[in-house]
Amino acid sequence: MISSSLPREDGCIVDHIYKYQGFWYMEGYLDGLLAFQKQFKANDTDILLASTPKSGTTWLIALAFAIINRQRYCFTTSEDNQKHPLLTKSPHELVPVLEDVYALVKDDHDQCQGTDLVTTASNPDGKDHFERRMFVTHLPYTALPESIKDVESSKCKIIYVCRDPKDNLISLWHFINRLRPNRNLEPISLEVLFERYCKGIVTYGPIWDHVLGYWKQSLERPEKVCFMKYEEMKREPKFHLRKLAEFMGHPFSMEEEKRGVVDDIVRLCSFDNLNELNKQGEVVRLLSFENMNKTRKNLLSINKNSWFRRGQVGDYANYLTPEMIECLDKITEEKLHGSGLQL
Ligand SMILES: Nc1ncnc2c1ncn2[C@@H]1O[C@H](COP(=O)(O)OS(=O)(=O)O)[C@@H](OP(=O)(O)O)[C@H]1O
Repeated sequence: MISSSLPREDGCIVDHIYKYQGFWYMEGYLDGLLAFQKQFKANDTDILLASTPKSGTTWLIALAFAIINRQRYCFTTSEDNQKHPLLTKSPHELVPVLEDVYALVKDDHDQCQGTDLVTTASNPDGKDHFERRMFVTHLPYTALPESIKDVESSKCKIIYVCRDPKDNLISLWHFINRLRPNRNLEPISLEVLFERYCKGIVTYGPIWDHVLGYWKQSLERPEKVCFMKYEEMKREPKFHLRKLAEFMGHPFSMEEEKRGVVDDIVRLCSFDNLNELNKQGEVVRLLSFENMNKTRKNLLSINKNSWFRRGQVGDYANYLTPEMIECLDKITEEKLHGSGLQL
């Protein structure tokens, strides 16, 4: 385990998080990260959906899944079409998180195991579920394997979504407090999380560095990295759906436009619809291992409805004091200064 030599802080929903190469990670994912960096072989057709937690990941997964699989599934339940997986499954059950997958690799030299796990994870029910391999990650750009980043060897595409840090913090705070009771922990106060967030000490933080990593790549290689903002997606969902489809190489045809496919996908993936569809059920996630040979897992059950709360822009105003708002805006301004990016 590499964690023993790294800076360590309280993890909010895990015992500890560790700072590695500038970012904070949950323990269970650290060894997985090394295996992932060494072993992952990207295919040219792969799509990687990237974000910091609580920035619109769930929405992005649903939209991207609906785009690439739209010939295969219809959007409403009808007898002559296969039922759309989003009508019965959480978006998080349809697209694997790469850190989750690689955390299960027992030995970071065991190439076969990593490859097998990725193949299984991208085809969950063994029925050739996906049109293309698609993965989710919260890893910062710098931590991605060369096989994904290298333009010469891989044409795989990355779609990144980010969000106003103020709403991101509030969303994170609610999410953490929904999960803490599952681990017999008291709720964490907004004041405490605010302090940590500003210092960058949250899982995958500092979020500004995370966002900037992908932003710079999207400027340098727009054909490889598509940079999206939650707020802009909320404002113009159809425009951004078309942009996504175009970027992924699956643009909507005139005929599809006429048939209202764009509207159908926006509706299927809307907050209200997914929120209604995901009222019940759980998804189990790995938190860490209890022993060195990774046979005893420390798991966390996440209610599917934990990924849906309000889905609005500006909800932070209901929670943050004017001083907190000013402080966060100042950090954001300083961090992003000169980058051309505004959040
Ligand atoms: N379909 C759709 N449309 C718009 N907004 C949505 C959607 N699905 C989830 N959400 C809102 O996104 C927030 C959760 O962020 P993530 O999906 O990134 O969470 S996670 O990282 O996957 O755990 C969380 O935001 P808040 O409501 O502000 O907490 C969710 O409500």
